[in-house]
Amino acid sequence: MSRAEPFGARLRRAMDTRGPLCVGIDPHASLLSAWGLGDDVAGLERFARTTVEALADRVAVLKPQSAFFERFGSRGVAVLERTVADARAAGALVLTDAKRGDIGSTMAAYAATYLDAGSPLFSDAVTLSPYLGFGSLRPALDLAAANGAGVFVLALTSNLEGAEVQRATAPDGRTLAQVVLDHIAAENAGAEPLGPVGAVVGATLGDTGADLDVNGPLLAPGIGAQGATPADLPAVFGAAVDRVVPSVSRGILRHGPGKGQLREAAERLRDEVRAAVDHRNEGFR
Ligand SMILES: O=C(O)c1cc(=O)[nH]c(=O)n1[C@@H]1O[C@H](COP(=O)(O)O)[C@@H](O)[C@H]1O
Repeated sequence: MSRAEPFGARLRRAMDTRGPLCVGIDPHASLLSAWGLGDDVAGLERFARTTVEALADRVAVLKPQSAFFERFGSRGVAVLERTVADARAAGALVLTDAKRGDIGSTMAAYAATYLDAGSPLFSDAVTLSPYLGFGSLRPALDLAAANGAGVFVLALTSNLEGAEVQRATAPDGRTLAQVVLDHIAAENAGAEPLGPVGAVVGATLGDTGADLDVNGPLLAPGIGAQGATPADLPAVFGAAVDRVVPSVSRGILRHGPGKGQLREAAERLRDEVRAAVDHRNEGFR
């Protein structure tokens, strides 16, 4: 059996050729309405299809937010399946945002859902919550590696409520977020150019004081609707900024339903990210 190319290598190439940007596909009811679509499965399907047709051939990563599909039940999940497959076929890496986390044996079923190459929802990567203990994620870590896929593990989330858990102190004095980041770094040790285990760190947070040197990608949501801008990235990520994939949903989607406008918004933002990241990197080269 031929082994799939590792996710870290595929993501690094996508970021280098297409630019470091992840666009979220979050079909909020308010966006469906703003696009002149019904808050129903047909509206959901049109929204997702338009976004994929506009962006999947040029943006490095697309991130469908599973919740907005699941709320329509099985027909919504069927739209998610097509969205994932169509976006991958058009050349984007697909990160399904499901934020799964459970005890190990149930985690194995979630892993099979998103990370088994034969599954209808097979994605290049999936978001996971480590707050049932990092070790509970083991089935997903192993299946991702076996299939050339990746995972993005929540470390320091963009929402203010996250701090009460993530910044709490472990018995050894580290924050819980740092414990998670250190586990991620251990998983990625020795991998080149990037390991398959990413960390999620909000672009809204300013200097986190955390060690973000995890040898993996750093997904940075929070730009746009949550108030952060590309110019904030260097202060949050420091020397790790060249591994950052900023993730933006409403900040791009509000420019639809025109595909040209969606493309222009994504390309403008990608260029802003490149400028912010390149400027900061001058001192590190
Ligand atoms: O994992 C995520 O993508 C995520 C992590 C986080 O810390 N904060 C966060 O906002 N997200 C997701 O990123 C998207 C943000 O959407 P916008 O605020 O519209 O750009 C949503 O799908 C969130 O669920």
